[in-house]
Amino acid sequence: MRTIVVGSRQSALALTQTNQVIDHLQNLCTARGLSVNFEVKKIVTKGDQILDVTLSKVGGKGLFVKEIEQALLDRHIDMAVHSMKDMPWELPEGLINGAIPKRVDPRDCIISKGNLKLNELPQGAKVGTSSLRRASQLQQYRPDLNIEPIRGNIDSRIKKLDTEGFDAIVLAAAGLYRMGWEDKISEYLTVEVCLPAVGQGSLGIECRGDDMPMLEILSMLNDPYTELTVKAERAFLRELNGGCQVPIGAYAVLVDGEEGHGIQLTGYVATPDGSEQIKETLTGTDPVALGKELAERCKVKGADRILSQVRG
Ligand SMILES: NCc1[nH]cc(CCC(=O)O)c1CC(=O)O
Repeated sequence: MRTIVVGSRQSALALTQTNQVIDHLQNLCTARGLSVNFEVKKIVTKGDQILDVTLSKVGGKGLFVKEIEQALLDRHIDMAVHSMKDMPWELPEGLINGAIPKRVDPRDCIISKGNLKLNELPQGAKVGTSSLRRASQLQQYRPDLNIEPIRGNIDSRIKKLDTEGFDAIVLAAAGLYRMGWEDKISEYLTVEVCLPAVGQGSLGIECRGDDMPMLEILSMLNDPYTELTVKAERAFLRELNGGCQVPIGAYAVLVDGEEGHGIQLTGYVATPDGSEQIKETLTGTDPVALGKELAERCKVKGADRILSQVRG
């Protein structure tokens, strides 16, 4: 019997989603008469060690994945579950994304004192988020809000709602769902109000590209719908080459139109202070071509200028 060693960050969310994927894989394997065993190995990443600094200031791609990827290459682990949001476009040579499981709710949500909705928050309410994407969109919707940075794992951010005097905090619904904390959510923000981050709500499962038995097992977990839509969103992000320093969002769905079915992709780019915002929607069939084309369209509308300003 093969023992599959699964690398995971130590945060409650990382361990929870890793264990959920393991349970799912274990069931799929059992159903097919495959006998495998899973073992979790905890790994500390750079991103975990700099919790108090605003991520957009630290920058750098793959802050939460590098050490895990090294462990894969060194054969200390066989697979790792990442939030798609944290996965860089390019994987190191020798590693591949073996599966993209079915996406859960991609929306952002707020947790507020008194369970108030965004519209019901008092004038000038203090709202916690360190995401430039969330901040610029919320500021657009409610210019009176006082948006303040907040960092940490989701559990510590929820604690800060009380200890640091926030009226509300903004989080991905997906993380709360995975933790079983949906009852804490005061309001789900529509994608029209707050376009989600690229890949939000979806996971990527990384493994070695030559580990055929692993790839075969992981393929059972792949969701083609999620793969297609997330691919389009990621192609958009890659074409804009934006890191955490620029507010960028994208969300794709499959649509059935008169001209047949296609992928409908919406992209968002803004200046860091939210003073200028670009949002475009495009439909296509090839996810990568669509993502690129939408990025081009946003560049023509001013995203180019925003990106070069931010890069100095
Ligand atoms: N930014 C960190 C992060 N990376 C993934 C999730 C959970 C949501 C997901 O899986 O997309 C979160 C927390 C959050 O944004 O609230």
